[in-house]
Amino acid sequence: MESDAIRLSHPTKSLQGTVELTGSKSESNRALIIQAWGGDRVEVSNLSSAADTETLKQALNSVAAVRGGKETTVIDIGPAGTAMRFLTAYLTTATGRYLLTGSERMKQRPIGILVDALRALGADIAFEGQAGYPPLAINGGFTQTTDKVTVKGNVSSQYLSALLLIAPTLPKGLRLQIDGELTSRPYLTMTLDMLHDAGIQHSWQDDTIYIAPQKAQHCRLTIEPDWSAASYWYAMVALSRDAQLFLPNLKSQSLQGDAAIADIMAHFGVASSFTDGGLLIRKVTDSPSTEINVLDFKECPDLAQTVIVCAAALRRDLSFTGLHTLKIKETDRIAALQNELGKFGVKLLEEGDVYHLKTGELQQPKRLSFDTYEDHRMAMAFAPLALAFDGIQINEPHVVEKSYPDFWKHLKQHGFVIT
Ligand SMILES: O=C(O)C1=C[C@@H](OP(=O)(O)O)[C@@H](O)[C@H](O)C1
Ligand SMILES: C=C(OP(=O)(O)O)C(=O)O
Repeated sequence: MESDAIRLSHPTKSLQGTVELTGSKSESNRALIIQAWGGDRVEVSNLSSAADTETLKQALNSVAAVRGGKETTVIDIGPAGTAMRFLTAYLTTATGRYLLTGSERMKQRPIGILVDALRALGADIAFEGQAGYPPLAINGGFTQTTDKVTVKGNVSSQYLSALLLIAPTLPKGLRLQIDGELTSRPYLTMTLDMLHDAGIQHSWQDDTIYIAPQKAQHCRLTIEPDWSAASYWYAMVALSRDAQLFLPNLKSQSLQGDAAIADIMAHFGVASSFTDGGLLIRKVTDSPSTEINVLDFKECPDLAQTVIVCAAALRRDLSFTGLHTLKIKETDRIAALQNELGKFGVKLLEEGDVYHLKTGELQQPKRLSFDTYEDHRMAMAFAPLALAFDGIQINEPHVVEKSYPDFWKHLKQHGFVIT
């Protein structure tokens, strides 16, 4: 066994009980930025325990402590993508000099589109390494030259959210024109909805969002549980023998696009019912409908790994679209999926913008050991396979800390044997 690895099995393959999920990392990270400029007026509750949220919180504390000093403050946000993008925009508005860096992978995740947009507004940012990528040298506190900026919409919605999150603090406000197709749209509307909850108005006409300079109103931003985290429990229910799980405080109307997992998993035999206190998910059939052939992940890219691995185990030869952003996330998620699915004989074939899952006969090799590529979602998407196979190994399991630190503890509480 690798030095840092766990073995995972589930003797009964039955899941019952309650899973208390942590707060949404996406909502939490937006709330922290709004609070950073909104001050005491903005209260935040049920913040995520995600390492990415903790990292952003600490970074913002260190910015508050600097108070415009002349020394350069180094901020290392590790693998946290939203923290990198949101802080890039926020630091241009804070006084002080900053060097914003991250993990080796973060230095390969593009940020040029956001930097260009901030520079167009008047911000002072330089690439310290390769042009277009972190680390960034930011000289905060700029004189805004224009309110108009045009940003490509199909690479990462995080660039747009980062700009919108500082828009109310800009002296001229922000007129953000989205160029071309918009990817991950629910994350953009989450940003606008959370700003609205803090009293910030916007208008959105055609391809342009406008936010005037405004102050936050007194508000409490209550973070919902994380739907992306819920997706792994859906996959476990789908692969179980029988299951009924209660996920407190999840609502059908969510700011999170990943609530789409409820509809997707209905095709995999999992029924969802919302009560006042949360969500009940149940395994209802072993032979789910075969009426869908294609699933699109353009609006919910973080669900792709969960669903593709689950479909592989259920031997559903589906096709997938909207996966174009997966190559620039925590790892190249397409390559990672192809490698790891291949370990039990499943292929994910690329044909232009469409990916086809080819399962055939499931092969159970003697030792099924999955690598995680420093990607929390690789670990959590493959873990449910412990219900489909006799036992599996997950390498570098600590990666789950990025968004769901209690993941393994929760699995143990629900009958998984982890050694
Ligand atoms: O704004 C956010 O909170 C996020 C947006 C998405 O990224 P892209 O917009 O880059 O697809 C998503 O994958 C990420 O996990 C979180
Ligand atoms: C892509 C993700 O996060 P980020 O971009 O914030 O690193 C994720 O959580 O799947």
